Amino acid sequence: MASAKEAVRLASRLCQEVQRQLSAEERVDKKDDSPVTVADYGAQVVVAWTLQRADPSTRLSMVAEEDSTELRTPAGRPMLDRITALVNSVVAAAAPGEVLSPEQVLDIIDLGASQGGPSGRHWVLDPIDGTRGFVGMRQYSVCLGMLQDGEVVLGVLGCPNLPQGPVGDDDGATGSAQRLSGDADVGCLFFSERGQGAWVEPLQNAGDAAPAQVRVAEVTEGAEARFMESVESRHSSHSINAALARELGVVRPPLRMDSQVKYGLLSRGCGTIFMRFPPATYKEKIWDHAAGFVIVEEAGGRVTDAAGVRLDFSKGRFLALDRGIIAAPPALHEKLVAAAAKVAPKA
Ligand SMILES: Nc1ncnc2c1ncn2[C@@H]1O[C@H](COP(=O)(O)O)[C@@H](OP(=O)(O)O)[C@H]1O
Ligand SMILES: [Mg+2]
Ligand SMILES: [Mg+2]
Ligand SMILES: [Mg+2]
Repeated sequence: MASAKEAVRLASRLCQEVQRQLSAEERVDKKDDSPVTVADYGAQVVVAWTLQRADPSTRLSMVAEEDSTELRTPAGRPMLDRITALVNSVVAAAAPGEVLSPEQVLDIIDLGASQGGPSGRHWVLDPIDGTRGFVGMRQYSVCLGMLQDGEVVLGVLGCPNLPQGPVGDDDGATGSAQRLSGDADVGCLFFSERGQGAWVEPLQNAGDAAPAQVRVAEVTEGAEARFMESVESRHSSHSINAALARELGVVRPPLRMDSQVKYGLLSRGCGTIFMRFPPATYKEKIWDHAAGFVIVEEAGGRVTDAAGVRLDFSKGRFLALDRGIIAAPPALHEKLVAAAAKVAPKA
């Protein structure tokens, strides 16, 4: 756990540095039309490097989002050089004297090409979840999980722009990053090991405050619930979520946040429901959910597909899901699954 937390802390620091000085050249659009920045690659390298260094005798098996294909082309070279410089600024602080070459950076990125599966130990990494939020100066998170024989047994979520205290309806909006980042009470690190509960501490300056155990809210009625969803409606249908919320009698407006910060907020009772209904053709990836999944379960919540079946991370890089994802405290979760059967039935 110590090296996983250290890895996420270091990667989060790199991301914060980049978000502060983000420029258009540092972003490319991938084949699926989603953006990727120097910070996505850089954070992936920093996490893999930190974990491999903590356990040099075993070759790391990691299921991670990014790969080096674009960076190995001539057009990708300037971006590779920028990533290498960024990574070395973090590496120099953690291991004085050590310097990575661009070729080493490429090879470390490709440590993330594991297929995962039902046996053995595999790290699961989303170096920046919510890249659209990251470039839009909103919320994002660095998400690291670990699979042991197909079960998520550890999760760490670094949330650099998330307030440690109450979260307002506009804390996920465009520009929230400028407003929030740098404040001493902003930046959260959620972590959990299976069977050990879920915890949160400040992302930076750990040691200033002891970790606090978190629990999902004890809410049983929709009227008291606050539901969370993606900012991007192309990632998750706002209208299905609104219909389900109506069915449950939810009155508060949705809290829109990018990334797995939504799982973190659910685990600490700041939001009560998280729903995600992607387009029917979209296949969810395990790195978008692994860390948040174990944190919410260990905080007493349930995370399932729309039919109420617990998420299964043992099937490789993707999740096989019925319609979407519903996460909530048990009593509300049961009501939401019933509402989904009515409002968003299986096609
Ligand atoms: N068309 C789509 N439908 C559903 N999810 C999508 C999508 N395109 C991208 N995503 C995923 O949605 C994630 C962000 O979720 P959220 O909306 O909760 O912030 C992205 O993670 P990355 O930002 O790591 O690529 C990406 O994996
Ligand atoms: Mg992405
Ligand atoms: Mg993601
Ligand atoms: Mg990502």
